[in-house]
Amino acid sequence: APPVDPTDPFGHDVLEDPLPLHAALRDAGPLVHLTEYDVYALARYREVHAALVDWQAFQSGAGVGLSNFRHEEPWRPASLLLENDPPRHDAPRRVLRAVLGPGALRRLRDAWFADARELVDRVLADGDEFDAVARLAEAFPLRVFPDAVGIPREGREQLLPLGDHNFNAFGPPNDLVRKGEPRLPELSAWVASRCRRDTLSGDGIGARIWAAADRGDITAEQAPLVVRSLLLAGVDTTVHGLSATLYALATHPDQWRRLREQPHLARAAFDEAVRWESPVQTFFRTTTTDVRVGDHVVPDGRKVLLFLGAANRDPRRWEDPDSFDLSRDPSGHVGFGMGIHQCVGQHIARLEAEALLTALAGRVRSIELAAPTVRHHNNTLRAWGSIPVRVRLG
Ligand code: HEM
Ligand SMILES: CC(C)Cc1ccc(C(=O)O)cc1
Repeated sequence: APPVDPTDPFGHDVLEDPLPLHAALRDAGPLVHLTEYDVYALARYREVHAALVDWQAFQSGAGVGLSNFRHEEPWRPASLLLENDPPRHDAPRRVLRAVLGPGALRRLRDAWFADARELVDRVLADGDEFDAVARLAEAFPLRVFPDAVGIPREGREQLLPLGDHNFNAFGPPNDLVRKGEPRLPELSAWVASRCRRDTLSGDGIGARIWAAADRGDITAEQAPLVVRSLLLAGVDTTVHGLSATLYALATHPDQWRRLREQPHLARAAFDEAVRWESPVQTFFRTTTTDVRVGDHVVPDGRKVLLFLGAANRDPRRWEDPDSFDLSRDPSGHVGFGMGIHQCVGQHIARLEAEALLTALAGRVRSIELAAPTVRHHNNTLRAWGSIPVRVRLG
């Protein structure tokens, strides 16, 4: 039998600092049995990558959380992309790839760069010390992304608690999930109302999803669920991806200087931060047959927890994995997943990061922590509560 580890990967001590568990799981072997939830764990880059690209043996259709849809009803209607396998996964994926593709990026680029400059100017006008999470990492995505999707301004801040609960719900029914339950009926009704055709502005990404339904690329019943995917997946992820990037740059002054000298490194800085911090830490797959991993076999129908964060710092794959280094080539990291479910919004996320970092690098000579940082615990996300920074202009 494979080595076992009794740690609760969703316990607060691990959510505060997952690195010791990641190292222990990588060192224990290619496959580990987590006895706390009777699931299997993959933590090395080779095995995580192999499972992500082998969608037939490691399916998403039974859910990507601890709950196994073969035995339990999903707590909300299953996602057509995230929680489906081919062939049902294919048409919704084709539609999202199209509406989030090069045309969208070209249409949004100038407006997002201008919005980022305007936001940075406003934040810097208020003083040289501020919380980079609230004022930049949260404020920027909440301003530009819902506009791009085409949802109304009022109430859009609900997207943060909605996403936070959705990401908690991939984990076990622990205190973090219970914390989000009181507001769930209200938030679920709210997000459903944002996905309706008559709520969405006529020129946004949401409207283009409905237009795809008019063409028969997806059905009219599927359209609101595809819009919901954007709203659930597209906010908290970028908030904490940007937070991770700002934290990395504020704690590595040499890397900040390098970015200032070479602003074209903004995208590389974001991808290196996504590798280094892995805002999306874990999610599950379900085996569809007996699957051999190393010297052991995972039986059919079992949940396998993929530790993206551990794989992204696996010394078997990365040189000096714990260092944040803009001269590294981070391509191949699994922070956006890999294979047929690889993040369909990653280019949108990169554009947000490029816009914000370019605006910041244009005005800020140095950035450093002004006070201790505060983490925000979530069952799936490596998330931030606050990152107090002090900047010097120039
Ligand atoms: C730093 C930001 C982001 C990170 C770290 C991230 C991470 C991921 C990961 C790891 C997956 C794979 C899930 C799996 O294999 O089961 C994924 C899928 C997905 N992401 Fe992202 N994401 C980010 C931003 C976005 C944005 C901005 C959008 C929308 C515009 C988005 C929409 C999606 C969707 C719809 C899927 C499901 C794709 C499928 O199953 O075919 N994500 N993301
Ligand atoms: C990292 C992923 C789990 C993010 C995510 C969340 C939700 C959806 C959806 O389609 O609802 C898709 C992707």
